[in-house]
Amino acid sequence: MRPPQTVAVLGAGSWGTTFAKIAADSGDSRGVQVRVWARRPEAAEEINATRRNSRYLGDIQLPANLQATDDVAEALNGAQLVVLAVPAQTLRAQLREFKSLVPKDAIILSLMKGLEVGTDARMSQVIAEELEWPQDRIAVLSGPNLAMEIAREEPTASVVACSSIETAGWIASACTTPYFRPYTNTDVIGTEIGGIVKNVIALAVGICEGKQMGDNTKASVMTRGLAETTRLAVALGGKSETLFGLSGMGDLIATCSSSLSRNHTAGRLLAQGLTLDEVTGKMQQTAEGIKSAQAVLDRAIQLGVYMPITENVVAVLQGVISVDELGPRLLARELKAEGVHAP
Ligand SMILES: NC(=O)C1=CN([C@@H]2O[C@H](COP(=O)(O)OP(=O)(O)OC[C@H]3O[C@@H](n4cnc5c(N)ncnc54)[C@H](OP(=O)(O)O)[C@@H]3O)[C@@H](O)[C@H]2O)C=CC1
Ligand SMILES: O=C(CO)COP(=O)(O)O
Repeated sequence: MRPPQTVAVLGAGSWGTTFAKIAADSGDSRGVQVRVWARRPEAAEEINATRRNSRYLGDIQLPANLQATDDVAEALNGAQLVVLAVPAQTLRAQLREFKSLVPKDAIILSLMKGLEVGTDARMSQVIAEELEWPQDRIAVLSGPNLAMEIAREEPTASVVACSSIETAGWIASACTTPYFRPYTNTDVIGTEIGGIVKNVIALAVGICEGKQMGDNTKASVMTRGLAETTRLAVALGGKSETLFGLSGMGDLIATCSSSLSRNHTAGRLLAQGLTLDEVTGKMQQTAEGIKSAQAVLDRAIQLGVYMPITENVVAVLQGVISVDELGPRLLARELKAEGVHAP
């Protein structure tokens, strides 16, 4: 199957715009056109007039075969690949609005790393439900993908997951550049869960950092965070090996180590004494872990999966415990064997 000639990206934030650049750079020699939908007309105008999206990507220059529009019908018209990059909690409402405009033969790619509050649904499930799309035409992309680093063309790998390996390969061929290398797999559940839960773990690591704790502490939280992420993914039907790859361990390392991460930043700010409202007000960008944490915990409780770090991050976010109580509560638990699946 020839790679797509027309790509629509819905969402002109940091990752949507950066992925649009990847697709445009990847397809430039094949005459590919990428259209990005921005909900604010001034954001679309700025991209078209200056080749920049300054609010999210500073001075990064966007390629000429990337155009922006505030008209979602124009963005979706004739698109063979439709990429979704809006905040997870807004996806369902937006799909309801745009459904009739999505070309019936399009392949859908989710870039989002959140779990829907209320339904605990993954983004690929929300897409399947709302668009009534077959699984083999819905894919997800996830990995250690801090948008700003990729926008600066710093080499990065990622994973495209789809039940159809052919679909995953088709998407990978549409987003391969000298600075971006997508791998493929068929474990959509494991790939999505890795991206969702690492945001919650990054909140915990950010809190440790904000409290001036050292690298041993952060490595301990990351490693045990990966263990609880893996337990949840496997209980949902994902594969543990996926969690030890780019979309699990890779993304966990990137997000928990980087000051570019919004989730990590949110944790640091909480540790510095800001309230949750102050943190979200200050950041003005999507930190999915803040809302997804409760949905992750709800899912874990339904499935009988033990997720102590997530449980305590939720308690901090809800104001049930203070940031200072997070560490002592985790350390005071009963001793146990180390394995990922140990009870
Ligand atoms: N940034 C990154 O490094 C990465 C992000 N992701 C994931 O990608 C997804 C999108 O994140 P990202 O691009 O970073 O987010 P940003 O916060 O950078 O941008 C969000 C985008 O969605 C728009 N938006 C915000 N609120 C709404 C709403 N209520 N309805 C419709 N559109 C809205 C914003 O428009 P406006 O500008 O008008 O507010 C903006 O275009 C998230 O799930 C995130 O976890 C995944 C990998 C890397
Ligand atoms: O998903 C990301 C990196 O892979 C981005 O993380 P943040 O949303 O925390 O910035």
